[in-house]
Amino acid sequence: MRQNLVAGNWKMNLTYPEALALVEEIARLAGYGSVGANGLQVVVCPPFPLLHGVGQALPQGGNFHLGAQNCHQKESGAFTGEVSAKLLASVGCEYVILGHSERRQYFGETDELLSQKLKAALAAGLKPIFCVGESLDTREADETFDFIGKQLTDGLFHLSNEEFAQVTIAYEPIWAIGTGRTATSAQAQEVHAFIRERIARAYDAQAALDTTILYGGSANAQNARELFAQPDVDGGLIGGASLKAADFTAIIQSF
Ligand SMILES: O=C[C@H](O)COP(=O)(O)O
Repeated sequence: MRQNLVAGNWKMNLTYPEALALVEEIARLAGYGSVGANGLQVVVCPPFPLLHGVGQALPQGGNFHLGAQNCHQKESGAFTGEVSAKLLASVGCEYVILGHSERRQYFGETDELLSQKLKAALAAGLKPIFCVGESLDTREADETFDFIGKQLTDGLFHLSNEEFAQVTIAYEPIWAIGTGRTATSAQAQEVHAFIRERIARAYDAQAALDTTILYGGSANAQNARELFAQPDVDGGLIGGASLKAADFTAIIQSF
């Protein structure tokens, strides 16, 4: 179901004590009882070792949810150092980020592999947040739509209607991630509308309307309100600004 959603991707940051202090401060600043008043869902995605503890520390029974940043494609087995979707679900995760550009770039994750990870996540009852986004070279070559269309087709559109209904999409232009160079609200809206149109083609118009599509890439307390006001932008996948309670809370309160 389409919903307003802000997810914080902590990446490989914060120790356990720092994480607990951050969650406590976000809950205090956000006045979390009112966070759900406009239907906003908030997801925090810590590194693996912090998941269980952060999940316990999150405000319970409300609109705060726990997410992971990755999972393995197999359910269990001899895969030293890896973490399965089933394990994530067992410590309280509801969401998992898949296909982040850092995973694609530094860990060689392909659309083929991501297809398998999506299936594994869905089988474990997790809701995937599937990332797409172009490099600066691709944008400057005027190939953004072809590139993202291919990521959607190869990575995502193999899912059944029922499976796809569990997926949130995050548009993250690589040139905007961690660079301080945010996509303009018009650039974000243009790509989000394109993604929605491709969903309508692959599934149907209702599926396109029902899909939550987030923007990610140097979103912050200053630009979130304008980005989230775009008709096809349903929220954000926030990196750097999710590590500071005041900034993340201001982003949450931008709706
Ligand atoms: O997953 C989050 C994105 O990579 C955005 O990161 P950023 O907000 O630090 O640019």
